[in-house]
Amino acid sequence: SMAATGKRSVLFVCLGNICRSPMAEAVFAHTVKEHGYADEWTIDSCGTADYHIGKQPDKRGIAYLKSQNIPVNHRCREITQEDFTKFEYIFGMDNSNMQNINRVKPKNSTAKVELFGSYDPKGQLIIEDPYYGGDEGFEEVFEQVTRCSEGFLKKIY
Ligand SMILES: N#Cc1ccccc1-c1cc(NCCCN2CCCCC2)c2ccccc2n1
Repeated sequence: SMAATGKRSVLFVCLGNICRSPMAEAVFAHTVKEHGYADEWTIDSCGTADYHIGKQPDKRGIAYLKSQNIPVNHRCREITQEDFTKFEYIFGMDNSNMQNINRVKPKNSTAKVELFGSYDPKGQLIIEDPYYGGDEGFEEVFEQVTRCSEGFLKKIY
């Protein structure tokens, strides 16, 4: 979770908030910094499940981000109904996340709730859960969230 300074805000969501969404948060934060937009953004991530509340991200994801010189600093948390009026964008990784997000979404939600993969210039819509796989799954998530971060910024700036 990043400093709450921004007039723009994005919340990345996956199942357990230890693999995909913390990687998306870290890569997006790095990307906005590279573009000089860092002070405009509030960036965070969460899960739809409560399996790992308070824990650090998966060590395979941390290791891959480190190899790419991308800082990551997050503790797992579960999505709340307040998130839907706090964040302008709420991005899920796969269709199961989207179903679970929409189950929690309150009537007064103002957030734009979308698949992050919809911003991938290569059209890879779904960012699969790497939990049961190997290191190559985390590299694939990294490549997808990097493309989606660039694609999203290109669309809104
Ligand atoms: N569920 C599923 C699933 C389905 C397909 C692919 C991956 C997963 C999968 C499974 C996980 N933990 C194992 C089951 C946890 N227990 C489930 C029953 C309640 C007590 C907890 C994950 C944990 C963290 C991040 C991603 C995870 N993803």
